[in-house]
Amino acid sequence: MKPIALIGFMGSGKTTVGQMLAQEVSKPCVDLDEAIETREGRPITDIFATEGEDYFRQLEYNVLQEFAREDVIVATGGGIVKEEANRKVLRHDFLTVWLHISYETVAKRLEGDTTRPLWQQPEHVKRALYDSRLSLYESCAETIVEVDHKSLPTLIKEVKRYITVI
Ligand SMILES: Nc1ncnc2c1ncn2[C@@H]1O[C@H](COP(=O)(O)OP(=O)(O)OP(=O)(O)O)[C@@H](O)[C@H]1O
Ligand SMILES: O=C(O)C1=C[C@@H](O)[C@@H](O)[C@H](O)C1
Ligand SMILES: [Mg+2]
Repeated sequence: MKPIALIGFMGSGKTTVGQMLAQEVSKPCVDLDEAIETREGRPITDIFATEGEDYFRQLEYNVLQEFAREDVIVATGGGIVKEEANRKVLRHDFLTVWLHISYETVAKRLEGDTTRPLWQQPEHVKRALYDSRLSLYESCAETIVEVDHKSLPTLIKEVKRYITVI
């Protein structure tokens, strides 16, 4: 079976759902943001501030590729779909589940967040980023799970149902 990749906008719950799902199905969960931070020995905010987003995207591509043939659940970063190279790997090597969230729910969840560099921008820029990402997630998604107003156990059940029928 291909590895599972959870994709979706910042705050959609990829890390949270990925960890709980992995426990339920007894597979390791790999969080790409965490893997990058561990390797670089510094937080993503520092990587963006010092080397910039392009450098971060290269690191992200490297770790995505590394887990493309492992039996794992991968929680991707929200911007993984920005690069065509990543989209190709996702489509070809992973079973992808898009955690689809509304902008309003993201805004509630990430109020006061300081750890996501692209969330530290004016409201209209964040909305434009959200809008521009939708078609990119869609272009990689094998299935969509709506996350608004759903508890974690409900979401886990939905994702699990999908991956066990594959
Ligand atoms: N179903 C849910 N209901 C309520 N809160 C949730 C739910 N899922 C996640 N959260 C909360 O939303 C916040 C963001 O979740 P998480 O870090 O898992 O998102 P993410 O998709 O991994 O974001 P990123 O793309 O930035 O890595 C966390 O505070 C988490 O506890
Ligand atoms: O949406 C994005 O571009 C990002 C989301 C986070 O998961 C991190 O990967 C980083 O903050 C960039
Ligand atoms: Mg995450």
